[in-house]
Amino acid sequence: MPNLIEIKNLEKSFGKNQVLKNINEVVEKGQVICVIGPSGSGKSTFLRCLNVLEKPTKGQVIFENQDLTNISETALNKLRERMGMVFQSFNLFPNMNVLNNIKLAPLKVKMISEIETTKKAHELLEQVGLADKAEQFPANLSGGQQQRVAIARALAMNPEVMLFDEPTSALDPEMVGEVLKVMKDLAESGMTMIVVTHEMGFAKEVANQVWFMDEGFIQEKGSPNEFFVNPKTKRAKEFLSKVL
Ligand SMILES: Nc1ncnc2c1ncn2[C@@H]1O[C@H](COP(=O)(O)OP(=O)(O)OP(=O)(O)O)[C@@H](O)[C@H]1O
Repeated sequence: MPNLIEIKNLEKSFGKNQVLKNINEVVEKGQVICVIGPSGSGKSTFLRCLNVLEKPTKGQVIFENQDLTNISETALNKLRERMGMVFQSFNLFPNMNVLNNIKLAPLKVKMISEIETTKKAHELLEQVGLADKAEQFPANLSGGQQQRVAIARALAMNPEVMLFDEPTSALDPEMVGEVLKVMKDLAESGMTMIVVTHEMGFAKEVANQVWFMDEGFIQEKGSPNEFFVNPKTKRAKEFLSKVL
């Protein structure tokens, strides 16, 4: 499979706190990568460096043959449209109904006509199981439903890759499953996904690679079978003994 993202010598510091330390990795098209690891190990910072929401202190992120750390703001924004992102908090616009939340970004960049945008938004709502909620406002939806709208909104830009930053961490337990189901379906449809998660069940079942991050490095990576059944490093073993 072709490389979609190349991460070269990536480092990130906040003041004296070096959070990411010389990360070199490749994301191939169609991969579903779950990034797991202890709290504070740098997982979210790593994900945010991939679309340069956090500017790396050093190194390169190559996406579509361009180094995102070294291009104009306009070029970066254009490429960011190709990287959908879903956060822990859903960040929907409260004063817009669900349909308009989904249509907003594609209409802004004039990607396709209003009619086509509306059609696509309805299709996406169908895909995330919310076909009947188009006219609702976010406040009338549950957290799980809002997060599914946020996923549909990210998909509306036809991204090449989807980045998920702990998408179920802010949800009540009974709503986690419905969001993970939508993500699983998306993975099965062939979408390239990088998912920072504490949901080990999801990582086991859906990921084709698990990246174990600890102290700012990807310390270990492998298929879920390799990693969960036979972790190699002491730190991974310790981590798994606490979370499984
Ligand atoms: N904007 C920031 N300014 C300063 N320090 C930050 C900032 N963002 C993250 N950090 C620090 O970077 C380190 C890694 O944080 P990060 O959120 O990436 O970890 P994480 O592995 O995602 O943790 P968790 O699983 O708890 O979400 C922490 O020490 C955190 O305090």
